Amino acid sequence: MSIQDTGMTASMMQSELESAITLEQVCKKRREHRIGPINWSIPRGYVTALVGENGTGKSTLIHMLLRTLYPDSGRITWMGEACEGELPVHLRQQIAYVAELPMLEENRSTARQAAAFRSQWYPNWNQQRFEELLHQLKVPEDVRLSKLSKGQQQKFVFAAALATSPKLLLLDEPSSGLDPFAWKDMLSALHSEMERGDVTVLITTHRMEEVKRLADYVALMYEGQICGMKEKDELYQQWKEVWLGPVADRQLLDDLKELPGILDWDAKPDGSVRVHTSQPAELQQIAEENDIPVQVNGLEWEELLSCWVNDYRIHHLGEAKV
Ligand SMILES: Nc1ncnc2c1ncn2[C@@H]1O[C@H](COP(=O)(O)OP(=O)(O)OP(=O)(O)O)[C@@H](O)[C@H]1O
Repeated sequence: MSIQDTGMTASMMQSELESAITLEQVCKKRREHRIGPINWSIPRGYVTALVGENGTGKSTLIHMLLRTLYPDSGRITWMGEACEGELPVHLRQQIAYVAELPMLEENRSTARQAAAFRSQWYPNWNQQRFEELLHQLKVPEDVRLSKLSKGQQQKFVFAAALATSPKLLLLDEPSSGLDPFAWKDMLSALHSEMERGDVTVLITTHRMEEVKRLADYVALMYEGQICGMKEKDELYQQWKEVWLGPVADRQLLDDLKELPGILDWDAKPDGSVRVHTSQPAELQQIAEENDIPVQVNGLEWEELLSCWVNDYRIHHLGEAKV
């Protein structure tokens, strides 16, 4: 299911979202790096992309969700259930995980043997789906996993993850190491998976094309904190680039700079200004009233994410505007 298909607005969705996983005041210290406190609900039945700089804590967070790492404090609930210690089997059987670098315990087995072993563990194992995916991704079934390339191993892990018919799919940079053809196959397999119904996907990625093609929601992590979560189309509309000028009137420029919503104000030597703002309409209107040339443009994903980080730094960390 995708939000676009539901015909609901983002604000309606936000208030009615059911949670697959909830984190309350979750903290973890890793060497000098502190993650949290994190308060966040991962919406059930949607794809949420978790994005953020290297080293900000995305993988650590996923490991806490898998319980391969325990928080120092705080509480996590999975499908409404909290647990102490390891995840209970019935929850573990509903969760599939694909890591950035596959570490296969079954290295000495072939894909076929490893699948036979895993199928005993997962009551909803779908052998037909597994074989179709292996075939589509061109992974040999009868070669030891240790003899496969890293990309082929990654494809095996991905196929095996989907074959478990998970309720919750945790993907940590799953496309690193995949060739462009396999990447497209992975996206289409994930789209089909979402059509299956009640599946929640959390994916960490640095590939904006992946966010664009897959995500319903985008969550931003910065310096160990979740800065917020936005519906993808809402994020796309949130900030715009405005080109003004050239503007000769210094007083007018100073007044414009103080308008609400402005994040970046980049004055050029020729008197023109490039602005990132969440409220382009007001800026545009005043510019037009004063006969100042003005142009409003959409932003690329990378620029939108930098705006989001800047907005967070200004409004939550109290940093000065640039
Ligand atoms: N095994 C570990 N032991 C101690 N500290 C670690 C370990 N793994 C990661 N860290 C530290 O935890 C912090 C968060 O790392 P993490 O791998 O979660 O970041 P990330 O957001 O997933 O980064 P990337 O985008 O590069 O994958 C970093 O400061 C890192 O140095």
